[in-house]
Amino acid sequence: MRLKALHKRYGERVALKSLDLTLTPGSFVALLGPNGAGKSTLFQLLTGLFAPDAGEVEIDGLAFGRHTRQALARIGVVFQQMSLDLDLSVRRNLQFHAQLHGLPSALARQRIDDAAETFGLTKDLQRAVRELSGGNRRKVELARALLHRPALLLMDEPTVGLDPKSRRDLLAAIRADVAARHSSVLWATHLVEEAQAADRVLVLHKGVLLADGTPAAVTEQLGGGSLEEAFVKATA
Ligand SMILES: Nc1ncnc2c1ncn2[C@@H]1O[C@H](COP(=O)(O)OP(=O)(O)OP(=O)(O)O)[C@@H](O)[C@H]1O
Repeated sequence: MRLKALHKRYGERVALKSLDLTLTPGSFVALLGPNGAGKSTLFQLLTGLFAPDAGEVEIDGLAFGRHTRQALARIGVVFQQMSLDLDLSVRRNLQFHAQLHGLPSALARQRIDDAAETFGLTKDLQRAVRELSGGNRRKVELARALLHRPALLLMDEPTVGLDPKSRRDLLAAIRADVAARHSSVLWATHLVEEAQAADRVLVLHKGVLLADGTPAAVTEQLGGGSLEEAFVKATA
């Protein structure tokens, strides 16, 4: 993913200030920012929900504008709010997504079965999503986001409301995907502990990148101590 001078404002308020950013394949990147930093705005621009005021977005070498549809097809998203159909079974939810992405039905079936096994959801495939726990619903959302094998996975605070074990499982599943497919992941969070586990941390504050590097490097860039202390001080 490559962003060039990406700029977005709402009226007078600048939400993203001419942001330049490149994510290399095979990296798990945490986007750390306090409330109002511009994380959701960035995701809305990356998913084509809003248009930027200026700047360029390129996903897997495909530029928005010239190749928007193909670029969007290479993104997988887990939104902050649960976005599954509660009344449909897990399998139907996943099939629906596979159809949207034009996967042939035999391939879709194979990938759904594989994903269910990976995420420990095989016995839940026929159950309505409504009957699943919050942690398992999240796993279904992640399985769905990966079904079309995206080059870039966007996750907007995906662990909100999950217990520590479910959070750890989710993180491990993402790591496995990054290692196996060399995908890149942009994980928005305001939990410093989660950012600590990433290969690279981006600190966004008031639409500007304050720091960028490994968790240790970012801690240094922000004034040292622990990442949490440095982050809180820098974004106070
Ligand atoms: N639709 C909108 N209209 C006007 N201002 C907005 C709109 N959406 C966001 N903003 C403003 O833009 C800035 C960035 O907001 P954004 O929601 O992108 O931050 P965030 O990092 O996602 O915050 P949070 O962690 O609270 O979700 C904030 O100042 C916010 O008030």
